[in-house]
Amino acid sequence: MENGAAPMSSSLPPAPPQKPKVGVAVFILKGEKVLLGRRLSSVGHNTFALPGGHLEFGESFEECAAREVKEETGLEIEKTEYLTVTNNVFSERAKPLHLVCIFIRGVLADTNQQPQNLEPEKCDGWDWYDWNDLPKPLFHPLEVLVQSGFNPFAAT
Ligand SMILES: Nc1nc2c([nH]c(=O)n2[C@H]2C[C@H](O)[C@@H](COP(=O)(O)OP(=O)(O)OP(=O)(O)O)O2)c(=O)[nH]1
Ligand SMILES: [Mg+2]
Repeated sequence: MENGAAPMSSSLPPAPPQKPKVGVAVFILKGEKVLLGRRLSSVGHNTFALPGGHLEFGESFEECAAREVKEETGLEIEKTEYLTVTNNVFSERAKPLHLVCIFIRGVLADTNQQPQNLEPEKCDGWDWYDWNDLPKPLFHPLEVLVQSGFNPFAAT
């Protein structure tokens, strides 16, 4: 062949190379509790995770955190702060996935607000869980972070 490339076995165009995705996950701190919901999405199905989603073009981490929390739970948060970042490669999946997750914390703008399940196709429902008694199983990236001893209440 002219360019030395192996002949294609089908006439389909080659799949574009996969790229890492940037996620933002939010610890909403209320007393000694955090808000978690059981995921219904294919990634981490049935595991407990923080509210969050993917960073949109041009957005700050804090803006993304407030937007995703509002879209998924209806809650207004404030005092959003960057906490840490994790790098997660899910190589076992049929379609491998690489997620960079930015963890943010925030508090309720009005402590009387109650979470609503505004994306029921993605989450089974939201509830507050004591930091010392988290539900199982946690979403893998969150589990790894918790197992490392990370504490969103103590982080400075
Ligand atoms: N929501 C959430 N996402 C997390 C956590 N840990 C973690 O690595 N992520 C990653 C996985 C995803 O790549 C990304 C956002 O996750 P998501 O699956 O909730 O995304 P989404 O459908 O709500 O968002 P979008 O695509 O509509 O923007 O962040 C977590 O505890 N909660
Ligand atoms: Mg989400």
